[in-house]
Order: sequence, then C-alpha cells, then structure tokens
Amino acid sequence: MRLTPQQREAVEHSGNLLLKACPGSGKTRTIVARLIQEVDALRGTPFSAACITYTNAAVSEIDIRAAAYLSPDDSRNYTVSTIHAFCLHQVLRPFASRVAGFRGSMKVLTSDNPVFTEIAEKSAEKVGRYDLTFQEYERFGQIGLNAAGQFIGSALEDDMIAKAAPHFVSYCQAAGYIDFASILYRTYCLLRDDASIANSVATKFRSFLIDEFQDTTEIQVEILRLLHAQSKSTFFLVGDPSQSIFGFAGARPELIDPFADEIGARRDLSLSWNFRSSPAIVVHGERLFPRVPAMTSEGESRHCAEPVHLVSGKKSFDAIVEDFIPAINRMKLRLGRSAVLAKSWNALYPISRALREYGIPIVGPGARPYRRSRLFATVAEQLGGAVIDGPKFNVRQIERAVFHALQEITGESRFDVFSYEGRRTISALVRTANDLATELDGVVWLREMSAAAGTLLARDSWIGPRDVNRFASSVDEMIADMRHNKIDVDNISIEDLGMFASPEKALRLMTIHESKGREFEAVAVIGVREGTMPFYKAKTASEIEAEKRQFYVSVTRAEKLLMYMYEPDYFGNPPSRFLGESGVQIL
Ligand SMILES: Nc1ncnc2c1ncn2[C@@H]1O[C@H](COP(=O)(O)OP(=O)(O)OP(=O)(O)O)[C@@H](O)[C@H]1O
Repeated sequence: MRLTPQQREAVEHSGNLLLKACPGSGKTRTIVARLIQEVDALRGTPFSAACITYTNAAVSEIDIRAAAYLSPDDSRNYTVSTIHAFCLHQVLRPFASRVAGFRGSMKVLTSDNPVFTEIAEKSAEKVGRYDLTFQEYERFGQIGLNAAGQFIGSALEDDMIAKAAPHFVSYCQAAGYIDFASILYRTYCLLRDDASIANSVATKFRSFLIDEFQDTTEIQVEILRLLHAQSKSTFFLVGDPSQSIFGFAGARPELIDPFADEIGARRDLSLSWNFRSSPAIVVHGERLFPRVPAMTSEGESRHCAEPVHLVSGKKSFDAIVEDFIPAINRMKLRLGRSAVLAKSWNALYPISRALREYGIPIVGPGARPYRRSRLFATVAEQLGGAVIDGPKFNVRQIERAVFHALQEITGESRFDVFSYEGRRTISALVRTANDLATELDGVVWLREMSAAAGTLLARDSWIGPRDVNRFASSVDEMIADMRHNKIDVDNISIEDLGMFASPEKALRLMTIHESKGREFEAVAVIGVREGTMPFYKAKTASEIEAEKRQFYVSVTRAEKLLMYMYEPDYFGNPPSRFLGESGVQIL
C-alpha cells in the first residue's frame, strides 16, 4: 500500500499515538495499513487487534480494504467494528453470565425495528404522552448514559424523553433487547467491577486502533482507560477535532488530548495532505478551519480547476435538476458517486420523492420500499447485487449481511462466517442466487431465494432446522411493507434490490451526519441558510462552532464538484453566515 512519509511514520510508530489528520488525508488508509501490520505480527498467536470506528459504513469500508490484503483465516487475529458491536461481541456476550439481568442472546434494538416504535410509545405513555412526533421517536434512539449511570445527550433536553428514558431502557430489557446506551454502560460496569474481565479483554486485544476519535464520548474514554490500565495493549488513536459532529450524542472532543497525555501517546504527528478534494474545495475548507500546517490538495483532484458554486434563490429540487445534475454530466462525473447532503432527513424526504417521480435513480430516505431491519432484506440485497454485478461482486459484503442475519436468528456472533468454512456456504448462496435468476425475477426470485437460503444455512449447520423458514417469513413482511408503501410489488426486479447493495448508478441523498467519513465526486449541500445552518437554536459561540463543524464535514466530502444551495424558506431566512465573511467567502 502506498503511504506518504507522514502516514508511514504514524503506522510505524511503536508506542501509543494520537494522530490528528485533515479531511481526505488518508486516515482510513493509515488505519488499514496499521491493522495489516498488527495482524502480520499476531498471526499464529491467540491474540488480536481491534479496529473500532464510528459507523457501520466505515466498519464495512475498513473491513473490506483490510480483507483484501489478508487471508480469511487471519480473521482470528483482528476484528473491525463499531464501539457498540465491540462491547457487545467481545465483552457483554462472552461474559453474559456475570451481567445481572442480561441474557447472552439479547438483540440490539435499532430504530428501524418495529419493536423500537412500540417500546418508545409504551415508555412515553408511562409519562402521559400519547401522540409521538417523528423527532420524538428519533430522540429515543439518541439517549446516552454516562459512566455515573446518568442519562445524557441533547435528546434529554426534551422533558418527556428525560422522564421516559428509564422506562425505555427497562422495557427494552424486558422484551429481550438491549439499547445502544446500555451496551456501553454495562460494558463499562463489567470492566470496572471485575478486574479479571478487563484483564482478559486486554490480554486478547494487543492493540486498539480507534478511528474518528474526535467523536468519542466520556463513557468510551472510560472504557479505554480501564483497558489501558491493564498495561497489555497499545492505542492508535486517529481523529480530526474540526470534524467532531456528534456533540448531541455526547461526543466530547475536549477529552482527546488529556486522554492521549494520560496514556503517554505521542501527539506531534499530523496529516495535512488532502488526497480527496480539488484546490478550490480545499481553500473553502481552510477558510472554515485553518490548520497549521495548512491543508493542501495533493491527490488526483488537484488538477481540477472547477470553482465552487452557489445556486441561490431556487427550490432545491430545481437546483438539483437544473444545475447540479447538468454539471455532473458536463464534468463527466458519475451520478452514482454523487451526493445531495442536508442537515436532516426531513429536508431530504420531499426531494427524494420528487426525484424518483422525475425518473432519477436515487438511494436515500424512503428509497427502500421495505424496512431494512427485515431479516432477509440485506442478504437479499447483497445476493441481488451479486447477480447484477456478476463476477466482480463483493463477497465480504455478503459475509457481513449473513453474519448479521445469523446473529438475529441465533443471538450468537458467528465470526467463523468470515473463515473458509463460511465462504463455502456463501459461494453456494451466490451460485443459487444466479441459478434462480436465470429463470426468475423480482418477488418470485426473492421468495425462492429466501427458502433456498434457509435450506443452505441449515444444511451447513449455521442455523437449526427450526429456523429454516425464518427468511421466507421475513419476505412476507417485506412484501407487506411494500404494499403498505403502495409499491407495485409485481414490478420489483432483482436489479431494484441489488441497487441497495451496490448503488453505482444512483444519486445518494443523505444527512451530513451519515456522510461522515465518505467521499463523492460531486456534492450538493442543500438548505445553506440561517436558521438551518446554523440551526436557529444554536446561540452560544460553542454551539455555533459545532454547527460550523457540520458544514465543514459537508464541504470536505467533495472531490471535484461542490455546490451550495440556498433556498429561501417560509421565515425569509437569508443565506447562511457560513457562506459569508466568517465562512467560505463565496457571498
Ligand atoms: N498515500 C496516498 N496516496 C494516494 N492517495 C491516497 C493516499 N492516502 C489516501 N489516499 C486517498 O485519499 C482519499 C481520502 O482518504 P480517506 O477516505 O482515508 O480520508 P480520511 O482522512 O479518512 O478523510 P475524512 O476525515 O475526511 O473522512 C481516498 O480516496 C484515498 O484513497
């Protein structure tokens, strides 16, 4: 793997390290290189390296990149996961018998699970609230716990949520689920109260590679502190304080430096070469958060002379159709590598619907006509993707989808799916998907495939005979979802399903939070107005700064084309101050 001297120095540093890095500077590449180096050193031993990152998308990206350099059997010597998945699979489940009230088979409650809605409603009813708004449901998913066991996060500013939070956690537990906040809190308590557990985890994991460290929370730092106290592991921490955007969920970027000092981490190394963005985009980034040394454009996009654009006074939909997409075509960029970013889903839903009706392929809110949490949904999408992509399909993504489905069915973390053993079953699944696709399409294929997948997984003993029909019944649920969403079920094709697995032809619509860590050839940022960016409730200097960091993240996702869109709203809000003198200076 090609590394710059700065990246190499970081990878080769043997002690603890805190690496601060600008956007597009190859943090992911550096972490992957370090992970491979760790695995090389651990091969043949019972020890492991843990790479922890923030989102499932980032996990999958790092995992796929690392797997390309490693053999399936190396899976024993490393794991790539979110902090929640790490705590669940490596601490809570293995030591389940020592956690009061916790069953090893507990499932994680994600917000797209219908049980989540039920539990949120029941908890709200407990405190006298009946009709929940979309935002209130969302807030239940944002409840955090600190190391003292107190509920934290800006969701708690809502009085109803603050009162209902304890009910939410106990209803989850009673229903056999665990919520995200409790995963971290219970892990922390286990490591704190039972030194033998902390010792055993730290003995297994010789190194912790932590990406996006700027968005770490207090309880995560406490967990790392307990592991560090065992003096067994090294810590490789990577982050960019200017990209800390999860303050509402309890992120505390100010904890980074003190923690690094406490563990004696070197922190004079930084990465300042931006391999992603064109010079014009880098200039905008520097105007928002100047760095020392300054960020410079060093990648292929450094040859791109396209200026940054502002489309002002039009509806976002019109600006996308009349300005953004024509510019993508003019510059010969790919629609599937382009994104429309906004502060919230609410702004994206209507645009998403309008674009779909206009005939532009999109992936984004409301694009999936069934719930993603349906058991067979992701496996079906990946297998559909494999049928569409032919021999260049990505086996690692199918393994991940099967891993999650098995976890849902059996409550166990079957990491052996990633080994040669697992690959045999996955190959059989892909073969069957292709065979069936020669004769069948759409929902008929989906039904046959779900039955065949159940049979194959049972044949190879991944699931028991009682669970053979679970996939098939989840397809009934997917179809019910589609009917509910008024989708013409008979016209769904394998291609429609596969698009979610490899959305190469579709324009992406996503929130800025979701775009974190990703990059696109072309980016349109919508809603760049006062009241939205910054949000009207942000008043103090530090709240405005946090809003500016969000804007910074959106700006720095773009490689070649960046377009800000200002659409006046009902309140007559002017363009965002971040476009003016104290921002990117395009106004
Ligand atoms: N040494 C290198 N030589 C050439 N290209 C590189 C190098 N390192 C990274 N890149 C490229 O730079 C781009 C950005 O890398 P990456 O996504 O890892 O950035 P990042 O630092 O994680 O960014 P951000 O913090 O903004 O998410 C990628 O396309 C990557 O392939």
